[in-house]
Amino acid sequence: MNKIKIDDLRNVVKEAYEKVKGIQGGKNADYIPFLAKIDPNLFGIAVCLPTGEVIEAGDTNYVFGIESVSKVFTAVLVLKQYGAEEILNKIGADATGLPFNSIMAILLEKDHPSTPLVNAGAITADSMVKPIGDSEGKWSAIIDNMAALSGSELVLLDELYKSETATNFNNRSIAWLLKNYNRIYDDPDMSLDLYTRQCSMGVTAKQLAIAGCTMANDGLNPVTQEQVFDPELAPKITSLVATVGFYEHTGDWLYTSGIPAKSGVGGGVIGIMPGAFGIAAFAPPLDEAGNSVKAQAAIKYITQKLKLNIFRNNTIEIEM
Ligand SMILES: NC(=O)CC[C@H](N)C(=O)O
Repeated sequence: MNKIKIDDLRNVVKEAYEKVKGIQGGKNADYIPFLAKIDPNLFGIAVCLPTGEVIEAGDTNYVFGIESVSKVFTAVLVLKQYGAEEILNKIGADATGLPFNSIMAILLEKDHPSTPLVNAGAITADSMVKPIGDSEGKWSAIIDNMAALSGSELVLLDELYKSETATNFNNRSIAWLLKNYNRIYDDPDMSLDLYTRQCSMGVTAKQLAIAGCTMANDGLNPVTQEQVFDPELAPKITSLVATVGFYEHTGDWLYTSGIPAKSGVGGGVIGIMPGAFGIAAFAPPLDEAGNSVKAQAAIKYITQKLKLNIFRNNTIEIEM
């Protein structure tokens, strides 16, 4: 068993921040014009424990675009609304091994959209959100679920929403290709708009760490004490994240970091260490697969230094 002292964890978070903050490399996403303008030097790390304590370093209260990290949130929502089996049948739980916005992946797997954590599966997930046919009702369900997981409301970044809506031509093709394969369960344009809007929500690293901890903590939000989802769903969520969280780099990521995590092109990453903690890091410059360079380095530093690895221990105790 790998027992970790809380003080060691606090120190390693500080250390990770100091070591990683000077790392150069990567580039802000620019296919969404709004994201290209964000200060590339912003950087924060937050770790939330099942006790509700949040360990923070750097810009953990800066509000940035959640982007693809939102896919994990909506996956939780549809898992709650439909159950694990129906999500497997209607969307799937497979890695694509291809970029997040791949059209090829849809052509190759036309029997289902692979996973709710790539663009295609996320648009399908939004099409499934109940109440069907009611855009505003669906939107309320999506943002209420985000708030429940993170313990506080997220805000829509209107400029990001407009910027993404004006440039999301690839995603428009995905929505209609899914329709062609009968893999969209509501109006395609409405589903795409909900997807674009959820990606444009503003979130802080602190909120993401709390949401990660809710997922690591069998659905019990450590801050609000709300049971957000059935504990039976927790391993389903973590397995989806482990399988495809870093797209075509997911295997390398899991092999080197030992923690299931999901990235977004806004620069955020959420990590789930079941039973132990939720972690988030944020820094805008991305590698070529769209994953934050510094967020990856920071999370890896912490897991490697503390020898935390989902595949090594079945029990991780945090000593207080
Ligand atoms: N990987 C991401 O964060 C991509 C999200 C972005 N909204 C897109 O659809 O392209």
